[in-house]
Amino acid sequence: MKETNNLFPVFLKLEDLRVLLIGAGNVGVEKLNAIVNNAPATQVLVIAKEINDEFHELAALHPNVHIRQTEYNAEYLNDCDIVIAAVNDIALSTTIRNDAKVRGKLINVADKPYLCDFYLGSIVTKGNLKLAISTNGKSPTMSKRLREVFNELLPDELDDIINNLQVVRNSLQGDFKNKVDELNKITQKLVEKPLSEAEKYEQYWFL
Ligand SMILES: C[C@@]1(CC(=O)O)c2cc3[nH]c(cc4nc(cc5[nH]c(cc(n2)[C@H]1CCC(=O)O)[C@@](C)(CC(=O)O)[C@@H]5CCC(=O)O)C(CC(=O)O)=C4CCC(=O)O)c(CCC(=O)O)c3CC(=O)O
Ligand SMILES: NC(=O)C1=CN([C@@H]2O[C@H](COP(=O)(O)OP(=O)(O)OC[C@H]3O[C@@H](n4cnc5c(N)ncnc54)[C@H](O)[C@@H]3O)[C@@H](O)[C@H]2O)C=CC1
Repeated sequence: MKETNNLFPVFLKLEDLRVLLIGAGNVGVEKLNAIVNNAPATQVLVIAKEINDEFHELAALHPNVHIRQTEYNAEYLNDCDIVIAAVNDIALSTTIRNDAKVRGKLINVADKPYLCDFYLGSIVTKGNLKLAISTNGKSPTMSKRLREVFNELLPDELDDIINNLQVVRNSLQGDFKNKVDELNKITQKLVEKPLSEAEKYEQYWFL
């Protein structure tokens, strides 16, 4: 039987939450990059015994990222909403996971899917548009490749279309059903065949 992906996708307002990142090595850099590329104003507290140079450089660009060079202690979990562990010690990762669960915090543990409450995805961004890709943990490399494919495929102008559609959306009168009908009508071309991709988007450049 075909497997299904039962992960539930959400888009978090991370900038309104507090993240605790434990570990500031290579994987720590990747996780911090994922945070600041998507939600640069997020409050991040970093706990690590050692901080690598790349991590220092990235953190220095983001005043909301605070580093404490110290040993992990469960107390740090009390003042955060979400936890990301990126330490090079499986026993410590398991301890952090358990400490987080006792406190009701959601946690991602780098390299240990079975200790994670959530996974990070590969992200395609075109202004307001954001696609998140998951392979159910099967192949992060495939996620990365698909990100590259969609990044090429989707035109940058999509953001202009979305902004124009918002103007139309805000100007529409009538009840909910009329609005939905009208918005469906003016976006119909996007799903019509056999228009080429270019033709589909062309319809919306100047909406
Ligand atoms: C389950 C998950 C949990 C999580 O980390 O959140 C997870 C787990 C693991 N990753 C591993 C390895 C690699 N991870 C990457 C890259 C990314 N990994 C990301 C997410 C996820 N990785 C979650 C599932 C996502 C999904 O469902 O697809 C991305 C999408 C997002 C991000 O991390 O920000 C980011 C791409 C960002 C981008 O470029 O778009 C590469 C490729 C590279 O770096 O080039 C490699 C090496 C090649 C390979 O193994 O494929 C290993 C084995 C470690 C080992 O072998 O020692 C494990 C552990 C395991 O599988 O057991
Ligand atoms: N480097 C990579 O690209 C990959 C790494 N991994 C795995 O991911 C994990 C992390 O890897 P890296 O980031 O490369 O390791 P790293 O050695 O570069 O960084 C580990 C970080 O954890 C911190 N740390 C360890 N014990 C601590 C403690 N008690 N209190 C506070 N901080 C503590 C260290 O100070 C350091 O900042 C490892 O398990 C590794 O095997 C998996 C795939 C790829």
